[in-house]
Amino acid sequence: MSTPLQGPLHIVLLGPPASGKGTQGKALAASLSLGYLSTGALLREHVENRTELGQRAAPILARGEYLPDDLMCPILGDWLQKQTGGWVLDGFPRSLAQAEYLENWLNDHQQKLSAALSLEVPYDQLLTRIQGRVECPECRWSGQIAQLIDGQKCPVCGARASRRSDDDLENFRSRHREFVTNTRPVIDFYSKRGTLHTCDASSPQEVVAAKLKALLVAPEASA
Ligand SMILES: Nc1ncnc2c1ncn2[C@@H]1O[C@H](COP(=O)(O)OP(=O)(O)O)[C@@H](O)[C@H]1O
Repeated sequence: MSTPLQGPLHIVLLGPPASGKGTQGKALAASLSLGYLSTGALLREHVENRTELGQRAAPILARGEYLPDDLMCPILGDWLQKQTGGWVLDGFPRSLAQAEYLENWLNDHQQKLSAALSLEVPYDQLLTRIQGRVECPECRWSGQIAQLIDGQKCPVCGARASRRSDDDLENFRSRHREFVTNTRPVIDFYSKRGTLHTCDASSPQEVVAAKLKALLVAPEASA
């Protein structure tokens, strides 16, 4: 018999660039009424609005590198502090130091991580996805060019969507290297704690969404 996870759900999504963290994270959060944070989308908004954080982040994002942990952790802490229910994090933690920060934050607030979901997609498919990926500057919807209305409008809010400036191939390769070096160890970190669930995320997005939901509702089915 399956045992549903108890209490407010606290979920982190892990995976290389273009593995579908944004798409799946938003869908999961909407279907389970959870808060949702994409650290990447948040940073891009800061860059576009030229805030102090945005000005620091811009050259780092342009090089396809990760921001320093001491910059990211307080941003996350501030966001978590404002949440009143469960949440889905897309893009945090990306390093062991960030995973430890989150673990300590949860302990300090008598909370627990429900699940770390790792999305796995073959490298060649990531490359194809990156080349067709577009993002809406208004509502931050992200998807493939083929999904745009009239070839240019966001299917959610109708604003003009475009490719992300960091989605060129060189930048993607750099982000992928960052993932291998810094985020793969985070996957092992959650594996050791028994909270990791891996998911083949190469199928169509509705199929992946159903798989992820099933993992959360019947966690032992993923073992
Ligand atoms: N937790 C984080 N730590 C460090 N840098 C981050 C973090 N989250 C986002 N970023 C920065 O934002 C960029 C874009 O993130 P994201 O939108 O999730 O894209 P993707 O997963 O497709 O690379 C990352 O490459 C990195 O530079």
